[in-house]
Amino acid sequence: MASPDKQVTKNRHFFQSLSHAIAGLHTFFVEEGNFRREFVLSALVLIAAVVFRVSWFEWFVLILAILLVFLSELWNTIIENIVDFVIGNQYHERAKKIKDMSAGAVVLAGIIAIVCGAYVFVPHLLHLVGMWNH
Ligand SMILES: Nc1ncnc2c1ncn2[C@@H]1O[C@H](COP(=O)(O)OP(=O)(O)OP(=O)(O)O)[C@@H](O)[C@H]1O
Repeated sequence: MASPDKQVTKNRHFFQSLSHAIAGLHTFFVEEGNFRREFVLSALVLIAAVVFRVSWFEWFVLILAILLVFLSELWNTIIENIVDFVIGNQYHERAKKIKDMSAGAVVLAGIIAIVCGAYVFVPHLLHLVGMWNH
């Protein structure tokens, strides 16, 4: 019989599922340097949102943009792990295509987040510049 920490059967209840999901997010945070950098950058963006007293709608836009980047980074990491698990250290053109496309999805999410950040912060910055000029 498998020991409790080497479970291969289905989760028995919601809190068991949740604890495994949280363990997965913890592994993602600890092992994925890109995610930690994005996390710090997101914290800075949220501090800027507090400083500029952005509206509820602007908070909504920023939080969705940040979650989109986190989610795409998580999927990218999952895909990289699956590829590495299946083919190990061998070089394979298909593995390269899969990993490069997956990384491309993170770049697209990042561009969306930059557009959202500009939508929120550019008017506030212009307002600030306008105040200085008077
Ligand atoms: N098995 C492989 N076969 C062919 N190319 C590979 C293979 N593994 C990695 N690569 C190439 O190396 C790149 C980096 O792969 P790696 O798995 O190290 O991702 P990473 O450095 O964690 O990337 P990211 O910055 O997107 O998280 C891939 O985008 C791909 O071009």
